[in-house]
Amino acid sequence: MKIVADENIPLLHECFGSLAEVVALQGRDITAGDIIDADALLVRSVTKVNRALLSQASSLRFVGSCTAGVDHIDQQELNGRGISFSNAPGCNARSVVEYVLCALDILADRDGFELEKRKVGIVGHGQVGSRLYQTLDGLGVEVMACDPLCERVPDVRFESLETLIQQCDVIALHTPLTRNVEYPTHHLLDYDKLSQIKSGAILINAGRGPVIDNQALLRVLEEGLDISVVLDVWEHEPDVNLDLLARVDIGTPHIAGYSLDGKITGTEMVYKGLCQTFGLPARVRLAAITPMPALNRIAFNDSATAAQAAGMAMKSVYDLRRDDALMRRLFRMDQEARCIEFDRMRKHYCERREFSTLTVQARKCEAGVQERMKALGFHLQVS
Ligand SMILES: NC(=O)c1ccc[n+]([C@@H]2O[C@H](COP(=O)([O-])OP(=O)(O)OC[C@H]3O[C@@H](n4cnc5c(N)ncnc54)[C@H](O)[C@@H]3O)[C@@H](O)[C@H]2O)c1
Ligand SMILES: O=C(O)[C@H](O)[C@H](O)COP(=O)(O)O
Repeated sequence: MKIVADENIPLLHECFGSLAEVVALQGRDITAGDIIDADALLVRSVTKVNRALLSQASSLRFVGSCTAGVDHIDQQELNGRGISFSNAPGCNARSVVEYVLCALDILADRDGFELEKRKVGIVGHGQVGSRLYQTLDGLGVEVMACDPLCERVPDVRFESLETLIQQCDVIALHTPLTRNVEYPTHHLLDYDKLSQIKSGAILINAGRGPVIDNQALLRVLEEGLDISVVLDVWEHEPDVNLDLLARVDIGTPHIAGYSLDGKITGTEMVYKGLCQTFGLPARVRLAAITPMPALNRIAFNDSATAAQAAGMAMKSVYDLRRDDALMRRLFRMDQEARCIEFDRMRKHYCERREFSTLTVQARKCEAGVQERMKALGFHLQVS
C-alpha cells in the first residue's frame, strides 16, 4: 500500500509506517501527479482535495483529513469516485476552547475586567462551541449560543445572531466555513453586522478566516469602532493582511487547535478510519507514545485567590502572548517571506499541552480556587 501524506501530520511514520510506504510532502504542494498510484491520501487543512487533485488518482480508496474543518475537501467528488473519507471531529476542540480562555484572560489582565461580569455569545454550538459554553457556564459567566442548525436543548440559551451582536460583550465564532447552504457562514460578519457590535466588546475568530469579511473588519476598525479583536484565522491565509494585523489586539497564525494532544488525537482518528477502510487491525496506541508534558504539576498556597490562581495556571500551560509576539514578526517581511513564515510558525509550533495534562494542587485553598480550576479543566488534586 502507498500513502501520500502531509508532512505536518504528527506521528505520521509511527502510526502509518508499519501499514504502508509513506511519502510525506508539503501539504500545500501536493499535486495530482503525486497521488497517481497512492491508495490513501492524508491531509491537513492546507491541501485542497478537489476534482483537479483527484483527476488521475485511479488507485485511491481513502482520504483522511486530520482536522475538524472540512471546507478544503470536496466530499461530493469523493463520494462520486467511491473514495472513503474520514476527518477528526472534535479532536482539537479543547485546544480551541483553551485558546479562547487564554485570550480572554490576557485581555482581562490588560483591561482590568472580570470575565464573570461579561456576557459571552458563541456562534456555532458544535464540538468547540458547546465545550466553550459549558466551560464558561461552569465559571459563572452568562453565555448564549447562536446555531440555527443545532438541536435545541433545555440547558442552553439559544439566541439569534442579531441578539448576540446587540447584547454580548464577547462574541466568539466557531462555525465551519460554508457557502451555498441554507445558513452560509462565508462573510457571516459583514460590514453591517460588524458595525453593530457593542462598543468595548471583544470579537474572537478561531473558526475560519472568511467567516468575517476581513476588509469590512479593517474598515470598521479604521472608522473607529471601539472593539478588541482576537484573530487566529485570516482570509487568504497564509497571506495575512498587515493593516488588519496591526489593528488586532491578539493575532496568531491559525494555531488555536494546535495543542499536541489535539493534533495527535487527529492523527489517531484518521488512522482508525484508514484501518477500517482497508480492513486492517488498528494496533497503534498513540497515548502510549505521546510525550509527557514538560510541566505536569503546580501547587497553590492558601493565599491564592481564584482569579490569581486561574491566570497563573493558564499562563503556565499556554502563554498566548508568545504566539502573538511571533506573529508580529511578519511586519518585518515582504509578502513572499510572510507567507513562508506563516507556514513555518505552524510547522515548528511549540509543544503546547492541554489544561487536563496539568495537575493543580489546591489542598489548602479556598473552595473558590478549587471550583475555578475544575471548571477550567485542570486535573485538580485536593487531598
Ligand atoms: N483555529 C483552529 O485551529 C481551529 C480548530 C478547530 C476547528 N476550527 C474551525 O472551527 C470550526 C468549528 O469547529 P467544531 O469542531 O466546533 O465544528 P462542528 O462542526 O462540531 O461545529 C460547528 C457548529 O457550527 C454550526 N453552524 C453551521 N452554520 C452556522 C451558522 N450559519 N450560524 C451558526 N452556527 C452555524 C453547526 O450547526 C455546528 O453546530 C471548524 O469547522 C473549523 O473550520 C478551527
Ligand atoms: O480544522 C481544524 O482542525 C483546524 O483548523 C486545524 O488546526 C487546522 O490545522 P492545519 O490542518 O492547517 O494544520
